[in-house]
Amino acid sequence: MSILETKNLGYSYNGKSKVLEDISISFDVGKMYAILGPSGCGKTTLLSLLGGLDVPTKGEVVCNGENINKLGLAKHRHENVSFIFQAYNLIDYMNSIENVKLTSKKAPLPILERLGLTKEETKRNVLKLSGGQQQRVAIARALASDTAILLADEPTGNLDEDTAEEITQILKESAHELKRCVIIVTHSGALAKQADIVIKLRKGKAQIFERPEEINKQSTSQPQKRKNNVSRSERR
Ligand SMILES: Nc1ncnc2c1ncn2[C@@H]1O[C@H](COP(=O)(O)OP(=O)(O)OP(=O)(O)O)[C@@H](O)[C@H]1O
Repeated sequence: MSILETKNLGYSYNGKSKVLEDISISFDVGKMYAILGPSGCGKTTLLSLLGGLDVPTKGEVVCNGENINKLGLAKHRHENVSFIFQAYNLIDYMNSIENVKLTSKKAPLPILERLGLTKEETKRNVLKLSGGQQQRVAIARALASDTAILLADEPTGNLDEDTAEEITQILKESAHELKRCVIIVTHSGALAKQADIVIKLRKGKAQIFERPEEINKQSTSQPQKRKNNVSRSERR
């Protein structure tokens, strides 16, 4: 069973023109998804609906077989989902270690150091870190949490090429080795190339591109039959 699904999902802000129309996608654990599309096409909107930050105007979001509205959006956010926001959303009177401790009982220092922060930087108030360093703290906070779903909005947007590549590999590991469902909104072609599944949004619709060669390497089980109502399996 997919951990997360959208069923005929639609959304419009203030009842005006539709941002999303009839989107049905299944998301599995153990896979990294990249959501691509032109600016303003609804990528962040889709991520917000998946994370229970907003309610669809049509259709539903289902997590572990249950409509997240019925489950309770706050419960869904608390139990199932970690976010890496575009604006980081760090607690600005705390240092990095304290920010990571908010979501996890795991020791924060190894995770922060793995993401390239020095011991001294982890003790500094987050507002005294550079934009890229703050972004890495936000990523560490999400990685340290135990939720099965990780939603990330442009997680490599503020990083140099090498750091972006490193973060991409850490997110991929989180999907493949820790068996999380990692869903990333990105404009980065390099990140998208590393994803197992690419979802392209355009004019409110989604197109799915699978990478069967990557998926087969990770799993010896039979490939799952997709239930999406969108065009499928186009090797890039
Ligand atoms: N609160 C809001 N009220 C009204 N319209 C909104 C609101 N938030 C977003 N929109 C509009 O909805 C559309 C989709 O926005 P969204 O942020 O989901 O796009 P996006 O694909 O993530 O864009 P980008 O790549 O530029 O970040 C845009 O046209 C945007 O202007």
